[in-house]
Amino acid sequence: MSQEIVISPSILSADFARLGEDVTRVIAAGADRIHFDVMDNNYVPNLSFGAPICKALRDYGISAPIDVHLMTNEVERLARYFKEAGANHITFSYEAITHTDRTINLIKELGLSVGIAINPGTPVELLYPVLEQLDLVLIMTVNPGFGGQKFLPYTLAKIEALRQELKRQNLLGKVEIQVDGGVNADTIRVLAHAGATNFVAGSAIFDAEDYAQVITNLRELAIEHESPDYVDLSFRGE
Ligand SMILES: O=C(CO)[C@@H](O)[C@H](O)COP(=O)(O)O
Ligand SMILES: [Fe+2]
Repeated sequence: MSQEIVISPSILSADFARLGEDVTRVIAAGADRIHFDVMDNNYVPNLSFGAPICKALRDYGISAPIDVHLMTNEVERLARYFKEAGANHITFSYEAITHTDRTINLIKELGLSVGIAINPGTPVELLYPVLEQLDLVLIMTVNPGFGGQKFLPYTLAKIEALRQELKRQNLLGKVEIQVDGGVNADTIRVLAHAGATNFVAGSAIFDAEDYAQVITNLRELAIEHESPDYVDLSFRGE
């Protein structure tokens, strides 16, 4: 295994009444990053939480990286709020914005790492011109808006295609492939094999009694089924 496997619990499925405690628990259980799902009841038909909750987690003492997944319009304004609230990373939804290049640059200028998410029905090829500018691509494996949905198998072909394109552009291992939606012990094998290395899981982790057991199991399965393309990235000469 040469590519880092990242497990990012989606706190959309956490206990909102005890958010600080629940996030502390999931970090102690081995989570790498916190996945922070922002929904505006406009771009997606659901409303979640915003930058003040991110700041509250920082004030509570959560120091783990916070990966903000914006399922919203008004990306540029929200990116500034999340920077001030202590976030580390912003992924915005490709379908929600018009000026892809400008939005990427604005987020980078804020000093945050940047990703683009695409919906299940959106072709991944649309992102090829900007891959070099990105830290992460999020292939949505469900339609965004809700936790607890079923993984859509047809998204696997896009993960495969993206892995091959990253290899072609000499970006494999530099741009993370994240997947989000219906990730669990049954689906993670094929997702890892296709090329994902960053796994968001909400209900699979927070609905379980033992967070550590689920996170360890997911990580081991991802490592075991990792795409052979990651096994030796030394071809980049780095
Ligand atoms: O972005 C989203 C949903 O739109 C996700 O991050 C979900 O919160 C994942 O939940 P599970 O499918 O893992 O329960
Ligand atoms: Fe998400």
